[in-house]
Amino acid sequence: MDTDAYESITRNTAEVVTNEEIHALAESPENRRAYVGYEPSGVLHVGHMLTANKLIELQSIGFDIIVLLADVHAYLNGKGTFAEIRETASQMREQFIAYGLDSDQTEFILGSSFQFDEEYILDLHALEAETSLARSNRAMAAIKGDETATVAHAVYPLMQALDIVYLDVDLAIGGTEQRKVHMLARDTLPSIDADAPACLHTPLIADLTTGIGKMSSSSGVSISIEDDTTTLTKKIESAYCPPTATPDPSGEGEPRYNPVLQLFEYHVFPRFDDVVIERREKHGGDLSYETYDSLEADLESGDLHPADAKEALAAYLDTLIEPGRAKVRDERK
Ligand SMILES: N[C@@H](Cc1ccc(O)cc1)C(=O)O
Repeated sequence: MDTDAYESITRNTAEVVTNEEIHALAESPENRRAYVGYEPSGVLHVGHMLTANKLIELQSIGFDIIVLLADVHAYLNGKGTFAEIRETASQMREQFIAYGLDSDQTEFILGSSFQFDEEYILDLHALEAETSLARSNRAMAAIKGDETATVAHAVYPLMQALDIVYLDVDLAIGGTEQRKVHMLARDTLPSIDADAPACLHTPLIADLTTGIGKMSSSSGVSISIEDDTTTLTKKIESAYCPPTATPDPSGEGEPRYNPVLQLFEYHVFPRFDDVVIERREKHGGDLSYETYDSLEADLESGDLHPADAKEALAAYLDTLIEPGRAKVRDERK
């Protein structure tokens, strides 16, 4: 077995389904197809970047990568008029490439380019007939936000399941909030004689200022590819960063995580071999880390001060988003 490939696939994941299926993919990763679907939102934010890091990693071990720009899904989820969404979708391709996806090895597909085909619609109706509203609603709960569930929300996860078949995907990737849709896909696709995909879920990053709940552009401070250096630095400076990675029970049942450490673990270390924290000589001079664990250990022991960690984090994130930021700037000219 190729343990390196298995390591690459599973690193920084919250969950894989199933482990046996991932082992099988790791045996021969060449030309396997992995995908993530995104509701186009105009500019990439930290949530897009987290799954994109995984796509970049899988690309480097031979996977074919498909990025679905899910315009119809965004429409069903109330994100604007269809015309607006489609316009936004086309801007995101350039940002993903600037972020690090290989333009020759990534297929960008607009959902509407195949989701109106007769065959797709008929399969969709077959899935609708197989699925209870309750199950569909449960699958959507973590995706749709607080809105009242509509019929469109009930159709959404079934289309997401069907995309996996029509894009001929071996591995479906998404944040943890996608897991119930993927489980629905695994249970329901056999009813139309389609194979269920293996799944991989990336962890959620905690809210930047409180460490509670998830970082989200709609309900708190998020990091986006548009942030200029000053904005980004200010956001990171005001982040919650206790000297520990261990979740602290907040008292209301929701644990508090350290989002600064999470950003190092899931965004910085996967993209840089060495992470250097610059410090003045009188503060002990530069620190250099090859692994996330060693950085975490230094923060916990007090050898690394949260303020120094934050300053370095802001600089690394700035480097990661700069190429995409330049694209956004060009588009607006
Ligand atoms: N559900 C995804 C978007 C998506 C849509 C269709 C898919 O096939 C895959 C993913 C999100 O929450 O953003």
